[in-house]
Formats: sequence, structure tokens, C-alpha cells
Amino acid sequence: MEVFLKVDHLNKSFKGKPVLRDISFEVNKGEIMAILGPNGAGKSTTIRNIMGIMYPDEGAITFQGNREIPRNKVGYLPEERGLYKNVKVMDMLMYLAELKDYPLKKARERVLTYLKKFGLEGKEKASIEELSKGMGQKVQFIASILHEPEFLILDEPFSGLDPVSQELIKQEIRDLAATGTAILLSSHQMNVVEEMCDRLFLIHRGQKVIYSTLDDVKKEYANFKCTIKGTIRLEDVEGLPEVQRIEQKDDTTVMYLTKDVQVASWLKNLPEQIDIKELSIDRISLHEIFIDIAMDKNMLKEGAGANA
Ligand SMILES: Nc1ncnc2c1ncn2[C@@H]1O[C@H](COP(=O)(O)OP(=O)(O)OP(=O)(O)O)[C@@H](O)[C@H]1O
Repeated sequence: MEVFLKVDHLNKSFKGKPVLRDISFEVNKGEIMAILGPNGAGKSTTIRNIMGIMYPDEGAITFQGNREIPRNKVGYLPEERGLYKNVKVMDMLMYLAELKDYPLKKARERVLTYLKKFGLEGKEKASIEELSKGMGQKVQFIASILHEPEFLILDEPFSGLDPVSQELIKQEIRDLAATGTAILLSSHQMNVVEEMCDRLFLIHRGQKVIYSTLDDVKKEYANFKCTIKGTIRLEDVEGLPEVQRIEQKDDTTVMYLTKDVQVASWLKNLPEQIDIKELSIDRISLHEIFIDIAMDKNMLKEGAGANA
């Protein structure tokens, strides 16, 4: 697998306060890598360092082995959306294509194709200020991919998009990865990450918590949980083996099980007298893993094995 971006032992402080500590990861061609973390974790600071908007105190960032950012090969959808307001959609996109030295005739064709694909046919003559927020966001997405970048950074690409538009953009991102684009995606929507990403880098308080493939994260951290609906007394279940913790709310009891539990034999331990209206066994989701980390419940402490 060809590495496009290498982030190597990055450190960054603001006014003496460290916000990135020894951050290292890579993004390969053809993969979607997620960068995740609670608010204030350091995601945008990492991305700004990659984009050369600010510089690390220590560490190196290389693109295909070179220190200099290959601007024409990089596409960036920043978190803070901002397009010139009183400019026509086509004019703005052509201006951006020109900045990237991209052939203008091809750019124009691509703009029209993408506008149609994203339900914005005919909007090329509209000025940016006439667009809705979601439309503006789709135009900004087009701006980030118009010049066929080899490396794409997408910071919260789905915020403000309706479900249909989200699907369109998701499909486009998948297609780009399938044709070899290296993609770094920052998102708070764990279901999207779970659905789309090959690997993830989870950062908390400026430090790496997980750097792994999604499959390994699930294997390593996504333990089973048993959810029972019914009136259950805590004392009837709290002595059960291989239960890490129990949460009860209204008529729902959730038992979080230990990592290597054999579910079928574990179920035999349930006392006969308990009132079960519904029962399900699921693996905990990436969303729950994320919340555990952010809330410092730290179910993860034992499982450092998935860290690359
Ligand atoms: N220019 C700056 N000056 C001082 N502190 C900053 C600056 N930029 C970011 N920080 C601090 O660095 C830390 C990381 O911020 P960053 O924006 O990278 O987080 P984030 O993970 O992108 O969060 P969010 O999910 O809220 O966007 C925060 O504590 C923030 O207050």
C-alpha cells in the first residue's frame, strides 16, 4: 500500500499548553482514514498543521516523502465553510481550478457533471449567496475535488446535509477512494465512520488513543452487551459471571460483557425467574466506544492491543 501522507511525532503547544502530543499516523492511497475525537481533542489543529496553515513545534509531515505540500494534488474541505458571497458558482469554481493549474475546459465539464449529480443542475449561474446552506456545502465539496486531488481532507463533510445529500456525498467519497485517492475524514458521526472508513485514529486531549483498522477496533473493543426489556431486579443479575457493568433505565437493563465471553453458554446463566419481554445481544457500537473514551469510563485501558 502506498503511503501518501505521513504525520511523524507531531507536537504543538499554544502559549505553553500542549495540544498535540507525539501524534503519528499515515494515510495510504485508496483508503479512507478517520480522525476522531471529542471537541477540543486536537483534530483541527492536526489538520491545520498538515495543510501548512500552522506549523508544528516538533515533528514532520511528509507527502509522498516530501516536506513541501503538493498543493495541486491536495483537496481540502475545511471545517469553517466560507465561499465568496457575490460570485457566481461557476466563476468561483473555475477560479479555484485555475489556482490548482487544472485544465479549465475539463474543470467546466466536471462542474456541470457534479452539479447535476448533487441535484444542483442549473445553479452554475446562481451567485453563492442565493444558495441554501446545504447547497453551499455541496458546492464547497465540489471545490475540494474538482481538480482530481490525490489526497483529500474532509473536515465534517456531512454537517448540514439532508439524508439524501449525505448519501450522494458518501458515495462520491467511496468512489474517490476506490480510484486511489487518499482520504482523511474528520467526523463526529460515528455511524458514518463505521460505515465508510477503513482505519481510524482516535485522539483525546492531544494524544493517540486508538490507531487501527476498523475491523481490529471492533474485534478488540466492541464487546458484547446483553439488553433485556422487562422488570428486572438488580440483585438477580449483578452476580452473573463475565459482566463488566450493568446499566438500568426504566424497564431496560444492559449488561456489558467481558471481551472473550462465549455468548451461548453465558446466556444459560440467566436466572429462570427473571421477566424477559425482549432480549438482544449486540456488539457495542463505535458510538459507545467513543463515548466511553470521551467520558473517561476507560473500558479501553486493558485493550491496547489494537494500537498500531
Ligand atoms: N489558535 C489557537 N490558540 C490557542 N489555543 C488553540 C488554538 N487553536 C486551538 N486551540 C486549542 O487546542 C485544542 C485543540 O483544538 P482543536 O480545534 O484542534 O480541537 P478539535 O478536536 O478540532 O475540536 P472540535 O471537535 O471542537 O472541532 C483546544 O484546547 C483549543 O482550545
